Formats: sequence, structure tokens, C-alpha cells
Amino acid sequence: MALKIEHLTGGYTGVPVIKDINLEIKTGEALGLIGLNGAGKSTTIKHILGLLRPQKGKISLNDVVLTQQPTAFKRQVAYIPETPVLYSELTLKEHLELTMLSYDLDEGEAWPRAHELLKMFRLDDKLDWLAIHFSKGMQQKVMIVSAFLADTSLLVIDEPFTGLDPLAVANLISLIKEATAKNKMVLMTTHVLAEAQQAVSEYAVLNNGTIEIVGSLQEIRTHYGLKPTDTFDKLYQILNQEQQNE
Ligand SMILES: Nc1ncnc2c1ncn2[C@@H]1O[C@H](COP(=O)(O)OP(=O)(O)OP(=O)(O)O)[C@@H](O)[C@H]1O
Repeated sequence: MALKIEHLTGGYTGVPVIKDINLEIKTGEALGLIGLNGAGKSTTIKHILGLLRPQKGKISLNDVVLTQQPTAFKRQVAYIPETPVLYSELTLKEHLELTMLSYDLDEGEAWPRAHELLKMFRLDDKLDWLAIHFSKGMQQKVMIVSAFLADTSLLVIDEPFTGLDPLAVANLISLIKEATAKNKMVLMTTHVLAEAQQAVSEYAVLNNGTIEIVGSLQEIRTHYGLKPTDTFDKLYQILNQEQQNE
């Protein structure tokens, strides 16, 4: 059981943005996708979500091929976007009901879990609020609650740590760990190592649309000649230098 991206080439026009990408996330694994602005992280995510059509290659999740069975594939995927996407006329309660409907969840089973998640993110007394009236961080929390409520095989999380308060960051990290302990798969893009390394077991470095290396933090450090104390800042300097030398 795994998410498999095989020889994926794609983007927005005839000119590919990502080129011949191979990635595999097995059950119980969380992979951090890292790279400079414009490296192709969001484009890769858009392909996994079925929002872009590959020019070449194949994406499958637990043997369900995205292009062959898009609905079955998407039922197994929840997404936390970097910028929250909420409906202006729906309350928090209605957003959660929509998630339950979209993922065919049994309401009787889903509501206790929803209340647990809402309490964790201090939203349990705001069910009747219009979600767009929430602050940006609270809106992000709605996306997190909805995604973890969906309880899918794969969770795709785009740059989750900016804008969340430290309590929410800690809760999100513990939810990601709980998900992988329950054999879920997680793909997360991030620029911040301190948080990422608490939740992620492996990293893939995307540079100019191609995967340079996939490995543990130790393997990434060795590959780029980084010291154990170096943060991602140093890695980004090296990637930037590589691009300028091309
Ligand atoms: N809608 C679009 N149409 C055309 N080109 C796009 C579009 N969105 C992104 N691109 C281009 O694709 C390339 C990769 O962008 P992408 O958004 O995947 O990068 P990223 O790694 O997610 O960056 P960031 O860290 O800034 O989010 C960039 O050159 C960008 O200009």
C-alpha cells in the first residue's frame, strides 16, 4: 500500500515545470517535500490532487490510478492548503457536514471525532459562526480539522506551520504522528526544519522541477555537506547557488 509517483512530467502549458519525478510514500510514512520558491512543490501537489493532467507518467494510491479512477483516488486524499479555502455562506458546522458528505462519513461516528478535533483547536464553541469571519489562523484550523476528520489514506499538507500559533503547531504535529502511527501516509511541503523534523521521517528535495535526493535528514545533510547544526537556510543557499551555476 503506497502513494506512487512514477516518471511524472507536467505543469501548466507545453513546457513542463516538473520533470520525470519519482516518489513513493509507504503506509505509515510522512515525507517532507522541500525546495526553493518555484521549485515545483505546489505543482507536484496539484498533480496529486488531480487538478493538473500529467504530460507523462502515472500517480497511484493503494493501486488506484488517478487518471483511471479519479473519484476513487480522490476519496482517499485529504488536503490542507497553504491558504484556507472556505465557503462564505457556510458556518463551521456546515463546513464539517460538507466534509462528512464529501467523504461519505457516517455522521454518528464522525461527530464525536469532530468535537475532539474542534476542542483541540479551541473552535468547539464556534460551530455556528460563519467560517470566513474567523481569523486567518482559525481558518487554517478549520482546514486542519476537516482534513483529519476525513480520515483518508493520504494527507497532503502544504506549508502548514506559518500563521499557526505554537499550540496549534504542536497539535498538528501530534495529529500527523497519530496518523502515521495508524498507517496513513503524509506528504508535507515546508520550509521550516525545526517543526518538520518532529513530524517527518524522510525528505525529498525538489530543485528546478526534478528530485535531487530522497532520504533521511542525515542523508540529506551528507548529500549537501551540511553540519548537524545547519538549518534548512544553509540547504537553500546551496540550492540557490546550484541554480545560478546552471
Ligand atoms: N498557474 C500557473 N501557470 C503557469 N505557471 C505556473 C502556475 N503556477 C506556478 N507556475 C510556475 O511553475 C513553477 C513552479 O511553481 P510552484 O508553485 O510549483 O513552486 P513551489 O515550489 O510550490 O514554490 P513556493 O515555495 O513559492 O510555493 C514556477 O516557475 C511558477 O512560475
